[in-house]
Amino acid sequence: MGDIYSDYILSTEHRPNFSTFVEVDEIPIIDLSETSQENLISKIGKACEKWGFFQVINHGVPSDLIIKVENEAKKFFELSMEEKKKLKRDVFNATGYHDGEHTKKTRDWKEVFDFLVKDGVQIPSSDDPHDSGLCTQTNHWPQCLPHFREIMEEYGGKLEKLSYKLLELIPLSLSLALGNGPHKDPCILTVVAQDDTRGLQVKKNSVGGWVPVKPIPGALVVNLGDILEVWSNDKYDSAEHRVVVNSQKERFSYPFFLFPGPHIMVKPAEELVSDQNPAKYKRYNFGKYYANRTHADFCKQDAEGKEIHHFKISD
Ligand SMILES: O=C(O)CCC(=O)C(=O)O
Ligand SMILES: [Fe+2]
Repeated sequence: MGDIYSDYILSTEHRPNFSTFVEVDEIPIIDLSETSQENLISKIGKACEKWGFFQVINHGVPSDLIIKVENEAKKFFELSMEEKKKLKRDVFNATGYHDGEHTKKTRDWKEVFDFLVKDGVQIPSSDDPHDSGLCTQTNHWPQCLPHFREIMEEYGGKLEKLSYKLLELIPLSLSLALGNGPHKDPCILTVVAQDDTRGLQVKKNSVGGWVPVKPIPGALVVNLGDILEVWSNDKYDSAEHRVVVNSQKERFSYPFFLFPGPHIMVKPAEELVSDQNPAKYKRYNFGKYYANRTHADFCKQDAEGKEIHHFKISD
């Protein structure tokens, strides 16, 4: 391997320290085919409270579909840079190909292809509250891979269905009726299919460091995002996680992010707020927040995007 470009180099505080990896095998595995709804909800509630991360098995996403996704993804990332750059994301359209993503102002060592399950979503063009401009997010598909779009759309549809199922179960666990660098996800929840290359880790201070989320054949990884942290009024945590680069082997993963619509105001669920347990976050508009994050993510270097702790109400 040649020299590493300087923008990939993490500050010392964010560099993986291999002596702090914790080999505990505790990240819960939840069987979604469990017949007792009560047991299932209780297991999900415990996993959310303790970890903000769990893996699901018997989740209903066909394994042959995941294999097809892997094959198409490999073909896509092996395309020439010229071909991939035809689908390059820009500052107004966050879908498509990207190889310069930054987390915490440092360039991630990864290539990304993003698409939206609902094509053509309009989001605010900036985070300025007086700017009512909208920009439309349109998917771009590689023309030279004839099955890519169909397979990715099928995968997105299945993951959307699964994430809605999880979104029924997680609020029930809160007793609510349904009413790459270290980071937290800004969405509601994330569901990830990962290959067998280790690298994904979740931060767990109580056990002293970063815990590997070990690949389990057929399982999908679920992690709570910032919005569930706010909705649950801090009962659940949007767990910090990262992906460590493997020096021997490239790693593929297929995350699905469940986002609310851009008009949604995010705030703690009223049923969880009382005089004894006041709201821990101010309400924020998701579209404006997302516009700020996308801009910061794209332009980066100096700008640090908004994070939910900026909406925290101090005790
Ligand atoms: O690659 C993974 O397993 C997770 C990636 C991730 O954390 C993200 O894209 O937000
Ligand atoms: Fe993430």
